[in-house]
Amino acid sequence: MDANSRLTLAHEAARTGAELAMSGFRDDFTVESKESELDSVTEFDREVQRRLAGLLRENDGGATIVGEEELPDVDTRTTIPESGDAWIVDPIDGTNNFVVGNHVWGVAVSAVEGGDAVAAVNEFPSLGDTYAAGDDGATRNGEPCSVSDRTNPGTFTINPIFGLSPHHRRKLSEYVDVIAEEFGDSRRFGSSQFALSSVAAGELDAAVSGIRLAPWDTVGGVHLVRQAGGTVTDLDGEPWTPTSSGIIASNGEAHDELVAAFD
Ligand SMILES: O=P(O)(O)OC[C@H]1O[C@](O)(COP(=O)(O)O)[C@@H](O)[C@@H]1O
Ligand SMILES: [Mg+2]
Repeated sequence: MDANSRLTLAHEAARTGAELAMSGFRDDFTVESKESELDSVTEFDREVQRRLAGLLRENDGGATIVGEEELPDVDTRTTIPESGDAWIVDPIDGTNNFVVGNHVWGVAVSAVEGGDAVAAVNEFPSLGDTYAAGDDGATRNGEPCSVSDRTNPGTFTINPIFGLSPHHRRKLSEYVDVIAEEFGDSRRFGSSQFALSSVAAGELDAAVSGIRLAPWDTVGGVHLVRQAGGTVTDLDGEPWTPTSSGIIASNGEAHDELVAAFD
């Protein structure tokens, strides 16, 4: 399957998942906790992943699928294979928002070939925004988009991505302090893919994290930022990979200052 066909299929999958999840948004549905009370999964997370795994396999026979949810009846994995092609699915990124009726959640679908992302679609149906990238730049709602052109780090709005785990709160508060002291303003949305999509479209100047994030939370968004002209590295300033233990995704205009500020 060529890169264009992968992007088309990623769009179809994200749209299918978004429509399915929207059908339950702000309605009654089952919510369970995974590793902690703050780590939620709903019947829609599972149903969207099930549906998308079926759709991707129908169109890309034998596809390897990396997905967030573990389903007894669907063959998916939680790590990206070192070689070969794979699809990466976050059926709902921002599940805690979805649960309380907040609009910031979306369906993330990306494709990797030999470990490199080649297509990504992040669709946020309740916001009405779809961010996408193949190998020819990034788009928001079908129109080309790019990272912000802000150059003064003192004016940067930055999203520290840390989730809700109690183990990460000290580091999160350190990052929030650094942003307040050395940069402009901070935002947190409860969706890593939303943060990265926002960097890709210039809605945020950077998104940073001092922890290792899951592939379904990052790979598509990282591809979007890079295709939108931004820079994505680990905390040492080396190109980010899915095994990096931190991330700095920015418009590239003051990336060295960001690398120097966060560890
Ligand atoms: O930017 P924030 O508010 O820390 O939110 C980031 C967190 O949100 C998520 O992307 C939400 O993911 P899920 O809803 O798929 O569990 C986390 O994986 C991530 O750690
Ligand atoms: Mg999810």
